Amino acid sequence: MTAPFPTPVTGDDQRLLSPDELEAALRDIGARRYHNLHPFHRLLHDGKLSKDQVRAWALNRYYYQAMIPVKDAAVLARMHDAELRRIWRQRIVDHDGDAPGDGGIERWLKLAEGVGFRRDYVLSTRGILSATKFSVEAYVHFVKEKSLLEAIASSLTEMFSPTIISERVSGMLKNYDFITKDTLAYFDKRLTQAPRDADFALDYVKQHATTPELQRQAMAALTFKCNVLWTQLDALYFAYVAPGMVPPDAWQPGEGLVEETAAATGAARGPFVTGDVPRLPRGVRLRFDDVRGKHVLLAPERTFDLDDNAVAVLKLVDGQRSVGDIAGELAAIYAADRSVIEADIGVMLADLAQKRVLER
Ligand SMILES: O=C(O)c1cc(C(=O)O)c2c(n1)C(=O)C(=O)c1cc(C(=O)O)[nH]c1-2
Repeated sequence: MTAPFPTPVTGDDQRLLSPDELEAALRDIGARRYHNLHPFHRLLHDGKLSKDQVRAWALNRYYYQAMIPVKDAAVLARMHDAELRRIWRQRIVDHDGDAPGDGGIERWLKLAEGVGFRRDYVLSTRGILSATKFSVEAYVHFVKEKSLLEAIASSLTEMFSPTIISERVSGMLKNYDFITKDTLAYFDKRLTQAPRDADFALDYVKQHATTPELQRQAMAALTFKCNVLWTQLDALYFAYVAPGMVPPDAWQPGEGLVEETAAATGAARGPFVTGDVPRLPRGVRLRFDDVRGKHVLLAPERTFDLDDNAVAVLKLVDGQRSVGDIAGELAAIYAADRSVIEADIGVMLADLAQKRVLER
């Protein structure tokens, strides 16, 4: 049977590298191909993404987290040496925990909940991009089908993760007001787990890749794994940044979120009343669209058409004026009954809040 992951062939002239040369060659692969270089990560860490784009990242990455122990169980199943299994099984414990409510998967769920998702929605994996699933599953198949050396070498991306994790945590805490230290608690433990795991895997690969061919296989495995990580970010970028083509069955902003989101933005509280102060949420703007020749509300990945009444009201929404103030100004402009206007705009603003383009 043809292996689904044939190892690329090179010339026979490749010489045997010393263990340190091999390590340098592996590090060089990371320096050129690790996912810290991907534009999506740059946007994420620099605070350039909307809350919904950060949500898309958290949701999709859950699939990777959930499958890592499945991958490690597949690696474990190939190990004939009890000593090796004793070390490797710690990875499964790290992700699954020793008891319910413990472990890395649980901490990732907390991260997803921290950005607004319902736990059951995340657990269902509905809405996760197919490309994410394909990529993660390719990793699981790879470790099942290739040699143990290649399976272990493919985990070596973790050599490079502590740097990106530190950069991510500090960048996200600094740049997003909806991210807290608690939300990112997942990464605390990784800062010690990843170097421990990577050191072990690197020693193993340096000891066991004893021919030019085995060394080439180890490098190809690491390259493959860099591509597993890279393609997940390609998929996120394509669907949620540019061109912003969300596949029909994938997560759409607003889906799978806890009710509090609606409550926090005031959407669940019915019509806006006199003392409510409406404001546009971060990332939402009133803009004149030259092509359509009218005003629209621009939200991340969405544009809302507005009728003339909505435009007149939204021009007065500045986070300072109350509904009563706005009704008063419009009543003066249009010489109309203030209480009638106030009731109308209370309903209209509540409708926009329901669509998450307005808050109180
Ligand atoms: O945050 C990151 O950028 C990042 C990268 C990687 C990686 O390089 O594969 C892992 C993780 N995180 C991680 O949290 C994790 O549990 C993990 C397991 C593995 C693996 O290949 O077995 N990689 C990674």
